[in-house]
Order: sequence, then structure tokens, then C-alpha cells
Amino acid sequence: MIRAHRVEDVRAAEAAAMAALPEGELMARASEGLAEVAAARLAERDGRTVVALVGPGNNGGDTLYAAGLLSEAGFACVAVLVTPAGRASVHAEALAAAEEAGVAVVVPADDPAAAAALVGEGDLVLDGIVGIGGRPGLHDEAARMVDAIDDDAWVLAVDLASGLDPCGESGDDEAVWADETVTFGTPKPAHLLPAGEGATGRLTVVDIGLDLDDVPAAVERLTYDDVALLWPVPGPADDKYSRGVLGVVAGGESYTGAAILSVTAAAESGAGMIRYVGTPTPTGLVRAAVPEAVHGEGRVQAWLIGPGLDVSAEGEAARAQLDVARTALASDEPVVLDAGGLDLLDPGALPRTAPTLLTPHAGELARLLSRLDAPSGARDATTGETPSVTRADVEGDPLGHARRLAARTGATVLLKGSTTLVVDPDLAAPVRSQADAPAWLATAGAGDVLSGVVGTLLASGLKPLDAGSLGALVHGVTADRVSAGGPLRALAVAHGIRPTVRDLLARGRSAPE
Ligand SMILES: NC(=O)C1=CN([C@@H]2O[C@H](COP(=O)(O)OP(=O)(O)OC[C@H]3O[C@@H](n4cnc5c(N)ncnc54)[C@H](O)[C@@H]3O)[C@@H](O)[C@H]2O)[C@@H](O)CC1
Ligand SMILES: [K+]
Repeated sequence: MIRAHRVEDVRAAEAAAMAALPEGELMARASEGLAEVAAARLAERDGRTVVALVGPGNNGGDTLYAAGLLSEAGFACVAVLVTPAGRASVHAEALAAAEEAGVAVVVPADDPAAAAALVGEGDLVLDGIVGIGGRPGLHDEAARMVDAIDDDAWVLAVDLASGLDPCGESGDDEAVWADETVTFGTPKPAHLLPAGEGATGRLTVVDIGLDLDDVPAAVERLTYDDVALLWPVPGPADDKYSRGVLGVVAGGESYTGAAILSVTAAAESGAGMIRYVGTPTPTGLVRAAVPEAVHGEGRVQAWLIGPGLDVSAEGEAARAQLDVARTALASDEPVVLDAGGLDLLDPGALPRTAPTLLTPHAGELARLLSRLDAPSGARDATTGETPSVTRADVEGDPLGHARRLAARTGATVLLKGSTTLVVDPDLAAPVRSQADAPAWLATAGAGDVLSGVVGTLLASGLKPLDAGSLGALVHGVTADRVSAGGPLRALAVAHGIRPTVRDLLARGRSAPE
């Protein structure tokens, strides 16, 4: 598992480490690790020139020391001091060491055009403007120098792409867009959250000896190795019931495909048994596509309610199906609530007593929050619906809105997107953030497949935070394999789950292809 820690916890660990080490040792470790990565990237790219953008704090200090090491290694290095007071406001010892090692020092205020031209010559650019002490955004001079970076240069952010909010709460509009970030001790939340990970690029962690093992993370990301730790593997004493029976209320006369996709995915994920509850057309299709499923109500360990479900559907069969969904929601059984099923959430019946996982995309989350804010249905006389939260609001602050929904419902919220966030209703718990899927997975039916995987995991007894994040990981990795760089279809992802889980479980013997 990759764990990102809060800035205040990093600073406390840094203080503890510094107290136990000779002065300057921590920064030496950081800059040596940074220089090593930079030298490797230069070698890979046959690069010779290094531009270090240097800000006023210790982040600039790390960068100056690293530039000195790279200069000693034979690279042509220029340090551009993007600080209001030039030389006077950068880390003095680091500046002296860099100059001693042959780094040329430039102050853009003296000649901005000449400085920009030099920046444009860097094969590799070290972004050492600000790190975890930074506020979001770049000041004008820093932005001008960042704009001058050549498109082909390898941009290596030092600890954090400058301009990001280190906590990853607010956006990255004015940040350095790095190809790679070399961070120290532990990832920071911005590296793993949607607001920062685009600007972070590849993430490389340099061990500088901080002890954060027992410090709770702010953000966690499951990796391939976590599958073997978390995936429910049956033992000799298990039977189909003990492994977990998943009830699926999905599909209807309008949306038949969602039922097949979610039930197929559940079967591929190894559900002990699937009980499907649908209307006649999807029932016939599920019988044909997934002969393993049984039909009708019965004892389950968890319910998946909602893929392709139309809560406004008329007719006896639809009403009977919706009755099962409502009874399940009112029960004390674990529930995954997806897509149309989210419309069944009754604000008067929250929180549910049993584990509950909501799996909206941004538009569904906006609609649900708006409805919960105004349960009677806020309407404007001229414009009709007036949602209090829009899809754009959620896309602008996905984490904040996922937290809001988790707090409002007492449920775990899995917010789908290119990065999938899973937020526990205990907001102090780490957020899970998974970014495993190729963009090809943005295709109709992909969410139905995910719901079948997480439903199966919930039925097997995993808690919603684990079921959601493990499901998102496996769904994303499967999509990556199925895509192999090209288009994919949701049904192929569903069929790819079995071999993907098999290979992930076998890791250690053989990595997934
Ligand atoms: N915490 C750790 O474990 C370690 C930290 N180190 C380095 O130290 C860094 C943190 O150093 P500092 O606390 O000195 O902070 P930074 O170097 O991140 O930046 C702080 C300085 O930048 C200014 N500043 C903040 N936001 C700005 C903005 N948007 N525009 C312009 N100026 C801005 C501040 O006023 C302050 O002077 C880390 O990111 C890392 O690079 C390493 O040296 C070693 C270990
Ligand atoms: K930086």
C-alpha cells in the first residue's frame, strides 16, 4: 500500500529525525537521492544541461545541493533564483555549495529575457520553487520561468510540483506540470489526489529515514501486492454460502444490459452465489448469459442495488423488483447502492445500520447531494429543477463532495472518475485513491462491471472501504490488460476479471502481464 502523510506529520517526523542526526544530514540525504534520480533521467535521455528553479525555502536548498552534485558529475548546471530578493533569500549554505561545485547562478530580475532563454535550454529542469511549505499558485516571476521550460525537457519536481496545494484539497491550475516528482520520506496527499496527481507525474520516493510507520496516513492507495492480502480466498471448510451470497437488483425493461454486466462481473469475481432479482426481459438474458445465477429473493450476505434500475418504472414486475430493493435497503444487510438505486436512498432512514457503499459518478453524486439537501425537491418556478450541487461542482472538488456525501449519509462513498476515491464515513480514516485504469475505461457499462466486483467483495465480508478500493484496483488493472493500449468494451472487462485476480493472487510467483 502506498501511504501519503499529512504535512504536519511529515514535519514532526522530520524534526524527530533531525534531532537524532548530525546537522544537515536530512537535506544531504534528500539532495543525494534527488541528484541520483536526475542523473539517471539525464542518462536515459542523453541530456547534458540542468536548470534548477530555486525558491526561498528548504525546497530550494535541496535543489541547490542536488544541482551541485550534478555539476560535479559533469552536467552543465544553471540555478535560476526565482525569489523576490534574489540571492539574499535563498538557502545560503546550499547556494555557496552549488557555486563552489560550478553551478552558474542567475537572478531573473536582472535580465528576465536572458533568464528565460537559459531556462529553455535545460534538458532537465529541477522544480525547487516551493515544496510542502508552498501555498497554491505561482507568483508571476516563477510562472514566467516555468513557461520558458522547453516542451521536451524532463521536468523533475522536488518533493512537490510547485503551485500545488500540498494537502491536495484545491486544484492545480497554476502549478508546475511535472513529468516526475521525487519526494522525500513519504508521499504527500497532493501526489495521490485528483487535485494534484496530474501535475505530479511519475512519483519516486527517496528514503531519508523518516519514521512514519505508526502514523496514520491521510491518503492510501492499494497496489498489486495488496490483492493477495485482501482478496477473499476460500478455504477447505468453505461452501457457496459461507463464501458470500450476493443479491443483485439490477436492470429493467429499459436498461437490460446493466443486469448482465453486473451479474457477469460478480460471477467472474468469484461470488459464492448470486441471487438475481429483475423484470422479465433482463431475467431471461441473465439466465442465458450467467447460468450460475439463481433467480428470486433469498438469504444473502450483501445486496447490490441499482445498475440499470429505473425507480420510476411502472408495471407489476417493476414494482415487485423495486419492493425487493426497498426491503433490502430497510434491512440490516450490507448494501452497495449504484446508479438508479441511489434514487431510492431515503434521507429519513439514514444512516443505515449495516455497512453501506454508495458508488456514484460525479453527476449522480451531485444529484444525490442536491436531493438530500432539499428532500422535498427544490424547484424554481421558471427554470424547473434547481440543484444545489452541480456535476461541475463535484468535478471541481471531488474529495470535498465525496466527504460531504459520506458525512450526510453515514455511508462509505466511492466516487468514480479517472481517479476513484473511496471515503469512509469516519472522515478521520484515510481516503483511498485508486488510479489504475486507462482512459479507455470511460465507456458505457464500466460502472456496472465495477458494481458487480465490489458487491461480491462486500458479500464476502470485506468492509466497504476495502471492498470499494480493492474492487476499483482490480477493475482498473483488468481494464488495462484488456485494453492493452486499444479500445475495450465493458463485457470484455467483466470477462477479464477472473484471470486478472488469478494473476494478482499469484504475484510473487509471477507478476500480471
Ligand atoms: N520535511 C522533510 O522531511 C524534509 C524537507 N525537506 C525540504 O524542505 C521543504 C520544505 O521546506 P520549507 O518549509 O522551507 O518550505 P518550502 O521550501 O516548500 O517553501 C517555503 C517558502 O516559500 C514561500 N512560499 C510559499 N508559497 C509560495 C508561493 N506560492 N509563491 C512564492 N513563495 C511561496 C514561503 O513564504 C517560504 O519562504 C520540503 O518540501 C523538502 O523539499 C528536505 O530538505 C529534507 C526533509
Ligand atoms: K517543488
